[in-house]
Amino acid sequence: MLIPYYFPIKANEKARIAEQSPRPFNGRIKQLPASGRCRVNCQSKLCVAHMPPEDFDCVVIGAGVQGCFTAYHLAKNGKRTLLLEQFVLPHSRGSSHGQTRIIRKAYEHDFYTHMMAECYQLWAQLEKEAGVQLYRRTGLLLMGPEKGRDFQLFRDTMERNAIPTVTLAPGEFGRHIPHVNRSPGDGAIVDTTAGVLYADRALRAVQEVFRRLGGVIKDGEKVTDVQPGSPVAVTTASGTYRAKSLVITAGPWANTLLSHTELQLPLQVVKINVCYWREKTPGTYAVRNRFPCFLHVDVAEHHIYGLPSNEYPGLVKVCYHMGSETDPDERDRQTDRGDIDVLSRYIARHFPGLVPTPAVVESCMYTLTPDHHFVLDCHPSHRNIVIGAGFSGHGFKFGPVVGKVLCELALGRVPSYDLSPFKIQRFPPHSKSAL
Ligand SMILES: Cc1cc2nc3c(=O)[nH]c(=O)nc-3n(C[C@H](O)[C@H](O)[C@H](O)COP(=O)(O)OP(=O)(O)OC[C@H]3O[C@@H](n4cnc5c(N)ncnc54)[C@H](O)[C@@H]3O)c2cc1C
Ligand SMILES: O=C(O)[C@@H]1CCCC=N1
Repeated sequence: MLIPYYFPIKANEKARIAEQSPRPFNGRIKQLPASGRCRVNCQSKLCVAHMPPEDFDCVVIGAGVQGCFTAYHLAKNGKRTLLLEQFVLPHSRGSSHGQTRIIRKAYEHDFYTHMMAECYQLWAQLEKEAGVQLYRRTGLLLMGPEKGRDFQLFRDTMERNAIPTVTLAPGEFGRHIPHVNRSPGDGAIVDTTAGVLYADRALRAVQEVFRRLGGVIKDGEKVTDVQPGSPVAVTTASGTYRAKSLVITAGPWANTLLSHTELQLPLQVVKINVCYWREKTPGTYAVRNRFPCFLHVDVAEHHIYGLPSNEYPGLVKVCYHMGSETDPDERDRQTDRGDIDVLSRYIARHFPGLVPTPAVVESCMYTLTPDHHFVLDCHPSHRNIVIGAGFSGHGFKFGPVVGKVLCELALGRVPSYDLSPFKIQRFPPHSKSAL
């Protein structure tokens, strides 16, 4: 159910959460003498169970794309940074896994398009630092009713920001984009800067560079408690870590973590069926044949988008930009396939070169805010806790800049971008009747 407000947690709820959260080192830490030697049962300096807490400038919770880039920027700023991840890396249980994502400047709002200029630079920088290709230019074909609101918003943003585009008139569409049936009345514009990001490879790259910069990644360590304060303390089954600041980039688990800080955001987690469709003739929609990524707006209740066949030879990824609500820990129990039915009908109508039954279905999750804009802000009550959440199914491409601004917030610096669209205060304040 969508929570329409952010609100402090009631006292009894807090007590319940506290009960569920093991705090293995609380109390014991205080018994440590200045020498750091353990007095509980042994005198060893290496006693792991009773080790003193480690101190960091910043702890980042969650090694998805946003947490990894935040940690990377903190390390670049010379900060002692710990990145904690609940699963053993790499994993496929959150939102950042998979082979590919779309990168584009085409957006409905200027503030996203503005951020993209630096994103492209920072992606290129990471490619150099890690010595791997992360971006492949393909262009993005935007399609949708020419007179429709969404199509016009995209078109106008691209025009205002002088994004390099090619407009395809109905008469020339088929010559440039063969094997796609255009709907009558649809406009078609190509954002020629757009392309594919190699997502899993990008996560590996940013983690590797972070480590090279002296950053510490502890995976397989789930944070079970956060104690706000200065320093802020976070607890996992292996210990308690203290830091000057904390960044929470926990994707679909954002509210679970925030419950330790008396804050809940209006986030809805949905499971996405990531569908791949077989080409009847291999290569028809291939990246090597210059088939672009595409985004079709106002063609169904939610957008439909796709990427050329590339990562799985002969298979084209086409997805519905919405899914069914899920608990992130129970993702595989969500078996709704209504989105796949929408996609099958869409494929049959618009992509005659694809078999309209998915050949591969993988799983991923979106964490949606009510307006589908991100949350990039400090915690309203604890300013040294920074939150990056609600990336609403379009956050990957922004990873390098999101990481930069979350790092700036964590260091108490003025952020490089106007973050007003991303503030927590934009959500209606809590009302008693909603609790
Ligand atoms: C199918 C699909 C297609 C998409 N396509 C695009 C696209 O084309 N272009 C684009 O720009 N974006 C796209 N996105 C969106 C993008 O992938 C997400 O916005 C982005 O990955 C979100 O990253 P994140 O770091 O916030 O979350 P996540 O990747 O989920 O990372 C959060 C991490 O926190 C960890 N964590 C949670 N709780 C704890 C805890 N208690 N202790 C320790 N660790 C914890 C989780 O295990 C996880 O690894 C797509 C998303 C999906 C699902
Ligand atoms: O962010 C993206 O580009 C993709 C495609 C459009 C919908 C969401 N994700």
